Amino acid sequence: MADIIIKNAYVLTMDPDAGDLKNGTVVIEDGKITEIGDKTKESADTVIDAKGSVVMPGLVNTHTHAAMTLLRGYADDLQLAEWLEKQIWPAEAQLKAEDVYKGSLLACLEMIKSGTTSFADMYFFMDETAKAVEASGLRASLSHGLIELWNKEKGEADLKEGKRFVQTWQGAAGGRIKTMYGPHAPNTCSEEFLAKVKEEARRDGVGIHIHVLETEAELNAMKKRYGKCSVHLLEDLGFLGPDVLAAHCVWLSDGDIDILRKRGVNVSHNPISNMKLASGIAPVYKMLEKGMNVTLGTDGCASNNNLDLFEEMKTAALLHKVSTGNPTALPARQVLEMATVNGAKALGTETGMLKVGKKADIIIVDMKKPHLTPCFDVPSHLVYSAKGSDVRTTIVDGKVLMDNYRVFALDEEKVTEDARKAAEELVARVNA
Ligand SMILES: C[C@H]1O[C@@H](n2cnc3c(N)ncnc32)[C@H](O)[C@@H]1O
Ligand SMILES: [Zn+2]
Repeated sequence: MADIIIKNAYVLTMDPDAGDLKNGTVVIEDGKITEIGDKTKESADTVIDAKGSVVMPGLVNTHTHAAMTLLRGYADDLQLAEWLEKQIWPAEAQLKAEDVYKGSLLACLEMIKSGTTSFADMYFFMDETAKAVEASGLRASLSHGLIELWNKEKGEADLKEGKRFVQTWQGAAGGRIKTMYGPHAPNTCSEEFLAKVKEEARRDGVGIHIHVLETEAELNAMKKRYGKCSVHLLEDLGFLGPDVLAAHCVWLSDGDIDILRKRGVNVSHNPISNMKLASGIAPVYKMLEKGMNVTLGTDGCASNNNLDLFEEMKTAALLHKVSTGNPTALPARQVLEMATVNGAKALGTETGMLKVGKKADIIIVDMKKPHLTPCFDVPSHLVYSAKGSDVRTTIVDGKVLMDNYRVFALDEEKVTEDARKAAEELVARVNA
């Protein structure tokens, strides 16, 4: 007997070889998809009737700082350097481990409720984020943020903690947790330090998550310091490869794009954060044209200010149409690919597609809503009309974390209340 059968659904497989099923069934057993078809003879412990809904792969958020839910709306309308140095870093200096646990749990709750099934994170007190991921049932690739700032001792201590984190958590929670190294950015870490991080990541066989050319200020600082931009510095260090997840990549030249493509680097595009901090517009249309693996991320809640990937998909689609003057740029299906297949590829999870043998990270989107009526084209609705709050069911690793808008994995009221209190106390400490 199967574990879960989802029936009567529009099945958006995101599998280029299979296409969609207008009225299909998805069967899940032992955390994996075992059958997709028009009908099934199987019976299951849990049968979900998804009439009037779309079944699709869970969304993948490839760049966030989960615990920053605590700083949601804390410092708006600033540019990156001032925002980080004058507001965010002083606030983070007051963070305690338990704050990160509560903020991360709130993030997990928000993600479950808006259809995100896995995410990549870079922050501090990462044991706490890992515990929150473990408790929530989500899948994640986690890294301890390494911000050397040309302080050798701090760099060494950070790297040691990053390594301890990798060795403690790699493969935990039944394989739902993976780890990465998280050097913050080429303009906050020295080239010697970046080279060391690469060596450690290679030795441990894990990936690297890094911010790259987010702002024009970074580009100028790099040119002044090294006489070359971040991408060329990383290339000359032998740092770049398919194990690298590069967030933002806003200020790329055509030459930089060619280097990133040649090295198979995964890019996390964060349009809302880039727009809010006025960082600029990443050349996503060009990168996709060249066949690069471009994925989507929200960034943290202090620069977004939520974790809704449906909003991110719509924003990405619209931003690159208006910035290229080309309404055919980033059509709905391609944007869905960025948020599912491409994200899964970047994190190296066997997810992102509904296909027999893939891990069962699946969401069900309720289409019986005024703002989703009528429906001529499902991908169009998912990108241009739907919201995260239209997700009614979230399944990760074959476990139902939410069904019919009810979250089983977490106590919603307690998680929300605990985070609200922790955030208020944190800000009180900052202002004391
Ligand atoms: C891991 C570190 O990254 C910081 N952080 C959060 N958002 C951004 C961003 N858009 N760019 C650079 N750093 C950021 C966090 O505030 C933390 O200090
Ligand atoms: Zn970031």
